Amino acid sequence: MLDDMKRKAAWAALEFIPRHTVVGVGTGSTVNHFIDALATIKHEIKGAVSSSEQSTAKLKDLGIPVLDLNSIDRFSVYVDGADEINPDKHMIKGGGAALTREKIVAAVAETFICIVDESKQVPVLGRFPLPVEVIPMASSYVARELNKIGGRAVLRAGVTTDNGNVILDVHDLEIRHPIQLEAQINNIVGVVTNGIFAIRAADKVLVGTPAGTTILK
Ligand SMILES: O=C[C@H](O)[C@H](O)[C@H](O)COP(=O)(O)O
Repeated sequence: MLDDMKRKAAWAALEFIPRHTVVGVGTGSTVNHFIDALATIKHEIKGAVSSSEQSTAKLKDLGIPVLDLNSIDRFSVYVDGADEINPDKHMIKGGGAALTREKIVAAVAETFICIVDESKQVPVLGRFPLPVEVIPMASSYVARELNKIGGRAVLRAGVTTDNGNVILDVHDLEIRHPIQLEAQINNIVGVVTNGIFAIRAADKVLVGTPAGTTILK
């Protein structure tokens, strides 16, 4: 059921992909459906910029050229999932440990289209533990600093990011001021980035439901 809602949201995104341009591609199970959809118009796009090794592998398997982000000044649309999204289109991301590259690729896009199933919609962010990517030698220090701001940081066992770093998942946060908290956590020395996407929120949200897809602009 959830997977069906993810698929609906992902395929609905095709309508918003301008032809003959580069497409930004996120990471995760919802995005995997989007990549399947994108493959059906692969001859009508210039290629993709990818936010993870996982998405890169799937894009290439389906014959979609993957371009180096450094070779592109700007592109129009980035499509990605989320672990949680609030009514202001602020998100928590990074459940799949891809948050840093996702934030980088999103920064270069003109428009961020978020594709989610309806279970991801929340009034206040924080029920999903907040992922924070950290330089390995700083993980204990950063965990202590995160605990000071009211969270409970837990090292994600056995996970190394595509950038060679570790993930701390911060439990028990009630994120009432996402923009401020995103900046505050990014200021802790040793943090590469955190999974709050609020300074740069989504522009459009496609929500898969049992009845179809709802568009939030
Ligand atoms: O690191 C992973 C990404 O932020 C994903 O976009 C997020 O975890 C949502 O993934 P899924 O579509 O599998 O629920």
